[in-house]
Amino acid sequence: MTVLLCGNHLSKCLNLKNLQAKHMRGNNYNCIPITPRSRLERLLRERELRKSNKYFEETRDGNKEAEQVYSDSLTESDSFNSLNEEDISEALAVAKVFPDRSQRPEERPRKQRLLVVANRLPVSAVREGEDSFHLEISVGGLVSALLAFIAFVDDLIQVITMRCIPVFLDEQIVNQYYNGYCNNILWPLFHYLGLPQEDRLATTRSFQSQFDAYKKANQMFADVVNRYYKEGDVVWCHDYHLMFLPKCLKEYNDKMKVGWFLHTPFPSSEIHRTLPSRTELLRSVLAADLVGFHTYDYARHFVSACTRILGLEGTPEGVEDQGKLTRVAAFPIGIDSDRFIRALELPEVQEHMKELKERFAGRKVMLGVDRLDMIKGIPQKILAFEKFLEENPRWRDKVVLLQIAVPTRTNVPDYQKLTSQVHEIVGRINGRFGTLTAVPIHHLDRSLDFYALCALYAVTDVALVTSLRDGMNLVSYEFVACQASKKGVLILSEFAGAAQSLGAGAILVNPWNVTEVAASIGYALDMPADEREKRHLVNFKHVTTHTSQEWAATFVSELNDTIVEAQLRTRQVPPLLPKEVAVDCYSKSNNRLIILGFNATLTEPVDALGRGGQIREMELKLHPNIKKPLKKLSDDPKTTIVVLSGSDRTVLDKNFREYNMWLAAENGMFLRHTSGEWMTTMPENLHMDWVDSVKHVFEYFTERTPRSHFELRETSVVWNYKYADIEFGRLQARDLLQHLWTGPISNASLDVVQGGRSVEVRAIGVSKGAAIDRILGEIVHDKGMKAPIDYVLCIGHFLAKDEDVYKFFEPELPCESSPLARAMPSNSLRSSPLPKFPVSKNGSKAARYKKQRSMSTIEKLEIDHARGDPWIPTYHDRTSLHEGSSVLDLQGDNYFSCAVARKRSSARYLLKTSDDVVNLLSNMADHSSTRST
Ligand SMILES: O=P(O)(O)OC[C@H]1O[C@H](O[C@H]2O[C@H](CO)[C@@H](O)[C@H](O)[C@H]2O)[C@H](O)[C@@H](O)[C@@H]1O
Ligand SMILES: O=c1ccn([C@@H]2O[C@H](COP(=O)(O)OP(=O)(O)O)[C@@H](O)[C@H]2O)c(=O)[nH]1
Repeated sequence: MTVLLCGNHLSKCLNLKNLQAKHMRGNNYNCIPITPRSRLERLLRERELRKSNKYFEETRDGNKEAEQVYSDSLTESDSFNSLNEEDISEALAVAKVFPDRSQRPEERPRKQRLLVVANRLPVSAVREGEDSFHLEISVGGLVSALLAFIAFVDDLIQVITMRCIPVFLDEQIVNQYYNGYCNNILWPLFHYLGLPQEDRLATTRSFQSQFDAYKKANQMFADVVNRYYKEGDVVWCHDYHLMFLPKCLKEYNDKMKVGWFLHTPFPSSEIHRTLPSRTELLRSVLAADLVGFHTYDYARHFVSACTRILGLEGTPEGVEDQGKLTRVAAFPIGIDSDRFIRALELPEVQEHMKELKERFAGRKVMLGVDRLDMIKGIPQKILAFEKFLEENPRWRDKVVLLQIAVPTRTNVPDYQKLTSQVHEIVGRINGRFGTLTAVPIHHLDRSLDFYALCALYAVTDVALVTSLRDGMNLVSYEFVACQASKKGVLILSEFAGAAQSLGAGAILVNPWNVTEVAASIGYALDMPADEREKRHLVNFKHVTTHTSQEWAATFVSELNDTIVEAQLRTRQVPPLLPKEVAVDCYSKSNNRLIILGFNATLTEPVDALGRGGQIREMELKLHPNIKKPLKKLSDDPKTTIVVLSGSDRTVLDKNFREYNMWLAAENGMFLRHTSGEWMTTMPENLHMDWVDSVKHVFEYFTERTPRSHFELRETSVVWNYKYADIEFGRLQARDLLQHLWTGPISNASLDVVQGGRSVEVRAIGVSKGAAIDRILGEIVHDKGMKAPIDYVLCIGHFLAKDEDVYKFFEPELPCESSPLARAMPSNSLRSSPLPKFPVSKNGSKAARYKKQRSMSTIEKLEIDHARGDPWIPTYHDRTSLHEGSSVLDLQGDNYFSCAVARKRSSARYLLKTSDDVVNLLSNMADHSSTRST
């Protein structure tokens, strides 16, 4: 493998930005013999396979069998035939993660490589002289996690180096991207410290240039990944530094498997929404296939930000945008616990431990290990210790606090201020409680090497983690791993992600409550041995089972599965409308029927969150570009257009009066040709006696749900909460539905229809599909049609209930009785009982047109409806052109049903937006001739 670490170009270790690439092989989920049915089944099986073998231990013990299995697999691939020693180590590292020894070599899947992309390389180049560097392992939680992949290899630095590809950023970009946007904007914001206050316009400008640098740096990372990427690779992006990366990668190749993991907290959407670039960042992350967080809380906040800020749909699986699901889940990180446990046996560590024990003999040791960062709550910790000493004089010469404060982000002014602040507090407390020979606080502004750190963890009595916010906090895990013999106490901030996993054994504290922390110190120091043991054991078990290897394996396995799941989902999603075919068929046909919805089909596009203004948007307006094509199409004598909408008559009158077309209002319950009068297609006994009670309920919910509204139509009542707070709206809708289904009006003859952000109550049997047969009957009759309809295009953004209109024309569907006929007794129609048509072989309602009575024998029944509107009989009453010939002759393919802006639909095809509808109709209009007068 090529080594691309170009040390000569690095000025200091912090400027070294990275991309770590590793080969990962043997992902065996592809070859599971039994095909699991669901995502969970697949993941459980994958986990079982991982757990059922003892690969981790075997590899570590140098078990030759493990090596043999892997060397078998190495010979399988030509691309790895000439592996050198490093490649084999690498292969073993991968075998640790995805072994499946039950598979024969020929069954094993193609090897999969994992490209890990992170801001910081696990090694830093430290300048020694003008032209010389030496390499050191970097410090930080992310580095610790990545090290676990290859921790069993002897020469860590060498192996890491062989797998590292640096990304070179110039100093100015680093300053703007890393010190500026990452550490001055995103880091404090994600840790609830807010955005920097702007006092000059220059700050705003620098914010913009930092954001630009951030995007540029992310693109530079993407360019390097793209250079190394091979088909089938998995790319795992890490942390807030690289939120733009998933988008850049997918733009380059949308087949790339991309995961993104955040190591920090993701704050409440209320915090995230203050960020000027909030939308762009969320959208870029959503380009990934899988998005992971340490805790369920962070994942929940992220989904909530996507629903509230982007207006997307949050589901238990993740975030959906136009049918594309980005899976969002929690993957709590762990540590390579064995590495720590084994280290304690090493002579170097034993030596350190001996020294420490001697040095602090007779005193209890308390320990803090943190980067010197605002989020770690170091001043709060020291102040709590001061309070403890103040209140407990007997402990003053019996306890010592060792605080390791690793310098970090030293170029950022706030970090420089923090350093001085901490020094000042430590100095004051040591001055106050110190003696000539001893001080209560030993504060170190530097990092320790691994052995020294392990020794410190092992001799500690009480570890004190007081983070104000912390993604996870690996120090707490490491402390537990090293305490097998001492069984010390962990005091842990409830604001660290680790509180969720180690909360059972730790003493949880609110670091802002100095009194509580001081009291907890006292409790921990005096804790009886049996309680210490119990607490320790439960945490030790967690730390040794939830390792970083498990974390990485689970993430990669879920990422692979997300792709499988997406492919399965895609199969269920109708394809996009083949516009050219639809237009071509249109141009070749002679008697066309076009059925169009109104809302979100022919209207101008609106912001999903209603930011265009509720008042403006609530009044539906035709898409400005639809008018011309609509006019031309509706004037074509070979084309009949029906606008089939839930809106009431006045809305349709207002928008379509100038066209030569049919208008079907209130889901087809009213019908008119624009040149004629409204008539009703309503069944005679449509019960509307429930309206007052429902109106009463809707008023109640409208009053209690700000920015919701309801609309009273003649055959339905609609409560809409599109503009309300999304989560509150959903809760209210749930309550409302509950009431409608089970409350006093549950026995009324009504249908409750749930929309995306609406609840609609209709008289039973009202649906677009139920109305279409009457509408069709009327049109055929009115036009005196002689030739069959040979082309049907039906486009709408319909509720699931109204999608029955798509099915109406579908020749493949099994025989169904008319929904209308199902919904009401047939003798309620004012016409004669439904005639019994012979059902064709494929049996759909439309197919039943094939043998029907002569229309000429049917009189147009204009019976006064209760409301005074003329009433139209169903197509059953007027269904064929003349004896033996059918009204519809679609020849299978001349039918195009199409749902707009829906991800799931019973339509044959999808269109993304009303802009696409405009585009389609414009193309059709180009093939239309104008009515000769
Ligand atoms: O590289 P730096 O900018 O100096 O920062 C060091 C690391 O800080 C953050 O660590 C987080 O990741 C840990 C592991 O998941 C987690 O335990 C901890 O709570 C987080 O703060 C940062 O996110 C990393 O990228 C940096 O390497
Ligand atoms: O002198 C030190 C102090 C800390 N660490 C490591 O730094 C990491 C800190 O990770 P944590 O998740 O606690 O916080 P972060 O610094 O990533 O925010 C841990 O793995 C420590 O072992 C280290 O290597 N040397």
